[in-house]
Amino acid sequence: MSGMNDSFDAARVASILARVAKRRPRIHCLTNTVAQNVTANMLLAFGAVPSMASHPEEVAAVAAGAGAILVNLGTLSPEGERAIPKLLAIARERDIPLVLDPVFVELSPLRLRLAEEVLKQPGVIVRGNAAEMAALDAVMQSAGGVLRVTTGRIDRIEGGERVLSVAHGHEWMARVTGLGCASSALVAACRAVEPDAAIAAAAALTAYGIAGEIAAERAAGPGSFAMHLIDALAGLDEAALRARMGSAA
Ligand SMILES: Nc1ncnc2c1ncn2[C@@H]1O[C@H](COP(=O)(O)OP(=O)(O)OP(=O)(O)O)[C@@H](O)[C@H]1O
Ligand SMILES: Cc1ncsc1CCO
Ligand SMILES: [Mg+2]
Repeated sequence: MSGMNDSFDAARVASILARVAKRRPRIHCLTNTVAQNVTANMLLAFGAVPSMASHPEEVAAVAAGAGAILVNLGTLSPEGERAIPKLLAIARERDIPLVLDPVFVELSPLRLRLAEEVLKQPGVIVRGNAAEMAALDAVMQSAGGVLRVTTGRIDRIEGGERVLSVAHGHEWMARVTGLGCASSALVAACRAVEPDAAIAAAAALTAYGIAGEIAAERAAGPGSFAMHLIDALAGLDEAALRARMGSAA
């Protein structure tokens, strides 16, 4: 982590993880069919509770008590499209934090239109890869107040004047499908217990990245890496965070 002017260290990450473990926030995920399973498992390993309803007639009721809502635009069905405004309405009504994952928004005018719709809400966190974030750049600029979380070898978290970076993880994280989508859900889980959105995102990606480093040491390739990533995330403690973040953080 660099570029921080307030303290962001292993103790801070551990305190956010402890809040997730204690409060077990439910994270409502409208997400793609490819990533549903790994997203739900990663949330459980993290100590959060996934709910995945997508039917437009029930999605608001299910999401109403959630600690955060994730809207992921991958493999969207017409039903999923109809669920989005219901989720935005309940998020507004109940003041539930919103995270947008603009999967492949650069390929689809429909996804761009839906991303614009989501970005009309105040205080949205957007988590995407570099291509997705570049495609949404103008929309995010004009929306204002957006926290941008761009993942890759080094994750970049930008909100207002503040820029944070997280240099943890392993290249196998980009070799298993859905691990980016799952990272968005972990950002949502941390945001559910931490009002500072930038710190929440940095904590989630630091924990995930360090779990990735630990998993890579145990795995033989991308397949077993995915399994070890769930185990490493579930077993992450402050000592492991401290050992890998260093004291300067
Ligand atoms: N080369 C890398 N080295 C370290 N960590 C990486 C690397 N590439 C990706 N990651 C990590 O993997 C996670 C997923 O990020 P990525 O940018 O690959 O998402 P994505 O492209 O949206 O993935 P997907 O759409 O397949 O779910 C992030 O936590 C990121 O830090
Ligand atoms: C591969 C793929 N296609 C649509 S969603 C998804 C999962 C990773 O984003
Ligand atoms: Mg993605």
